Amino acid sequence: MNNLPDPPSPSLTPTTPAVHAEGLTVARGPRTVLRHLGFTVPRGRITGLLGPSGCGKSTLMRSIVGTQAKVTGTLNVLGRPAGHPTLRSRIGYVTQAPSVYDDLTVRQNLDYFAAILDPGRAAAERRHHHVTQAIADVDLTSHADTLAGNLSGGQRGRVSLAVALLGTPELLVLDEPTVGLDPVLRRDLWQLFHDLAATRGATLLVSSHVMDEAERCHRLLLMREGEILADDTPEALRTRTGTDTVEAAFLRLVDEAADADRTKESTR
Ligand SMILES: Nc1ncnc2c1ncn2[C@@H]1O[C@H](COP(=O)(O)OP(=O)(O)OP(=O)(O)O)[C@@H](O)[C@H]1O
Repeated sequence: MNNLPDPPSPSLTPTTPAVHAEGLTVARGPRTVLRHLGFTVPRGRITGLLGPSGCGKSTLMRSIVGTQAKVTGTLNVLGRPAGHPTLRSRIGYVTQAPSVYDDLTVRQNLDYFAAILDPGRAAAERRHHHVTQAIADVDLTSHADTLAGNLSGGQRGRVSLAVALLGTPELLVLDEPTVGLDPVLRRDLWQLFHDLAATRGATLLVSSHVMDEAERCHRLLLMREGEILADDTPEALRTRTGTDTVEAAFLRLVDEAADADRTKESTR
């Protein structure tokens, strides 16, 4: 072991993708749940990760943020291998289950995580500013002094999102952030995602199984049974499949993949 500082991220230019995967395979227990995935997530854009329940979206997100075991193949994130210690402060991750302390208020939750990210008395004013901004970003200013335990499920999810926004991460990995939200809040959150990409240059990887959300993404990764069916823009997907919506495009691709599977089976 040496004590040399980490070299800067190798060749991290604006064109380096935020995520690059090749031959990515992940086993959970005895099962292979992701098989030989190859894809890129461009920087400064919103990439939607879509597919039916159980297809492997959360497993892929866990692999990218470095919390998944039994990952093989190539998986580079912001120019480093996934899970590299220097990536911790550069990635914000929101899981499906909100991780907030019920016995603290919204502001106290944020203060707690801000103190871990940016400790010390000298940083108190900066922390206060970042906490106030993050609460406003997720539209919870009027609930800043409410105990998290007294919030709705959707509001608690937004507290988790505010925590993830605190360190102004370069990459935000959001696992189904709009589940349980009413249409107005869903629209507002998608507006926030677009603002984060446009004004802060953040990269967002957002999973959903609601196909109308796909239309709001710059790019899409469509998944089915541990494989990537398509890696394209919504428009290109609609054009390629001759359909009017991403949902119809997805169904067309699923049918084509099922036909290909049947042909493979019958020629065995
Ligand atoms: N702890 C585990 N041990 C073994 N298999 C698991 C485990 N967690 C998930 N799986 C399996 O891995 C596969 C992918 O699960 P994953 O949670 O990544 O899917 P998902 O697309 O995120 O689903 P959802 O949209 O319902 O959250 C599923 O078939 C699931 O049964």
